[in-house]
Amino acid sequence: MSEEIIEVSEKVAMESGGAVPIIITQPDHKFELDDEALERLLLQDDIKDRTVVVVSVAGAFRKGKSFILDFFLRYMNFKYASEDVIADDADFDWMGKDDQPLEGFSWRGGSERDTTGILMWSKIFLTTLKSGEKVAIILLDTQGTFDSESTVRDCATVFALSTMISSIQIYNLSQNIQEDDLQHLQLFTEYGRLALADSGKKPFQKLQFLVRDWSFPYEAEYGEVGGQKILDKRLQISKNQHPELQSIRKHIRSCFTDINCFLMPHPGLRVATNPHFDGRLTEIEDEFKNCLRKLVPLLLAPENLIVKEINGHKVKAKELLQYFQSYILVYSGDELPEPKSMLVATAEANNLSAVAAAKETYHTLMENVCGGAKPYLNSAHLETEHYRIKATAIDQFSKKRKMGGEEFSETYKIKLESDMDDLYLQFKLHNESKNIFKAARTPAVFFAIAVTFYVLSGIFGLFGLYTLANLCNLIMGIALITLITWSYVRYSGEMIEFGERIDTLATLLWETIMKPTYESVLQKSVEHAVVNSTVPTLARTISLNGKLKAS
Ligand SMILES: Nc1nc2c(ncn2[C@@H]2O[C@H](COP(=O)(O)OP(=O)(O)OP(=O)(O)O)[C@@H](O)[C@H]2O)c(=O)[nH]1
Ligand SMILES: [Mg+2]
Repeated sequence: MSEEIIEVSEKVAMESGGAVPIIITQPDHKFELDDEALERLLLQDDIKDRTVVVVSVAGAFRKGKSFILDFFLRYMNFKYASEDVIADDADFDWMGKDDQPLEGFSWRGGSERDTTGILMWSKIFLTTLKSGEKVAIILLDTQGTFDSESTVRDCATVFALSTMISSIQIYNLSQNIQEDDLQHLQLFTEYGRLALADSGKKPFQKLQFLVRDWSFPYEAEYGEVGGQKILDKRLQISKNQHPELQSIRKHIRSCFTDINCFLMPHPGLRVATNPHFDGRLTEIEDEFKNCLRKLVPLLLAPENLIVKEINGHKVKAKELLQYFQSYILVYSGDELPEPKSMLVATAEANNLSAVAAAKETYHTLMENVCGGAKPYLNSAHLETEHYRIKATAIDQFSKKRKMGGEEFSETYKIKLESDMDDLYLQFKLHNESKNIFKAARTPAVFFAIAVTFYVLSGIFGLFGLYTLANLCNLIMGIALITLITWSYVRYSGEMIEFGERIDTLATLLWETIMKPTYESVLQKSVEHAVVNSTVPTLARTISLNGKLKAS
């Protein structure tokens, strides 16, 4: 399609309304923001300077999110057709004609996911609140969580983004509020909170639990009051509760300024199971429609609208664009930790704790062999001990029960081995430092230089070569000053870098000049001694042989 055609069709969609993908899921599980589409929507002249009310619906896939949003749209089109607010008594008509198919955000029956990414309704509704504040109302539909094509990270990103952007987040659930629903909410909101700068305030505004197909009206009646009853029970924190359960509830309460719940009845079997159902009101149970008439104004009537605030600052449409851009940047970078499935996260924790325990064993056993108070150990002996103790630690790691299986723990085993090798290097260095001969190398080198050049200066002086004698004296002086400086650094603990340089220089002098000289002198004297001791013996052997032959 040419760009011109796209623009014309988008213009038409903007007037009558259409779903515009603003966050798009890529096949490689990355999310892309459609800046241009978002700019076209949010930077319209009569919208960009208005504060925004953002309503989003999120939750598991295939649970009627888009379907209910389309009823929200009917209400919006009716109530906010013009800026003048319609009187409340006329509200009863907003649901439309009985045989009118339900249109708007794409919805359908079946078991496969429908909505992907995040969609914004192109028609942004305008109204003026009682306070005189001019607002723009935005509706968002989101990709359902836990479909078989999305990773935990994908689900968390969509949920977190929609929670961060919206002022009213509707958490759409099926049948009940279960503990795993709360756990997922905790995970996703934490993922959202991580991406925000900590302001010390509650980061998000209204959370509306929406329980679909509630089947126990005899326990808690449909609607807001029953919802509140169930919500109070589910989010109750009591003294005897397990700390884990308490922490989930505290977390959720700490994230939202306002939390409500609404119980919806089942819409009838035709809605749930008929593949040809097109959303017409005649096929929906009356109970469901009655509840819809209560739910929708509860969220979207002018007096119930909540203006989006971030850090206590009311957000304008043009600013919302910037927030989208900066949030998507955070989620597409690698700053944030990766949310994992429960099994992977537990397996990781198991393996990490097994690595830590094995490392601790290695450390303790090595300390017993060559720790601080132990004397210097021969390098070869230390290495043997390292291999023995390393094998013990790896054996301990392998025997520990861990979730995730052999293959999963292999990477942790490799990490453990490399960590132990690093620790060994430290133990080795520490052991070396206990070798008093190596520790005394620097003073010995400079002392030897000073003595040698002292003797040389005496000899040159004896032969009247005063220039050379003075040069030798100078070198002796420098060696002595270096020796004194080194002693000062070692004693005072100051100028450590300078001390290290002197050590390096001493090692260099020892390795390149003194050691080779010493070794060659040693070799020559040994050769000399061998020759001296073998020549008389050889002569004696030859003469003895001669005598034997003669006889
Ligand atoms: N049982 C039941 N089914 C519903 C309800 N509301 C809508 N449905 C049906 O659920 C099916 C899915 O509706 P959608 O609105 O497409 O669901 P969704 O949550 O948007 O699904 P995804 O976009 O795939 O995440 C449709 O066949 C609807 O007729 C409800 O309250 N209860
Ligand atoms: Mg949908």
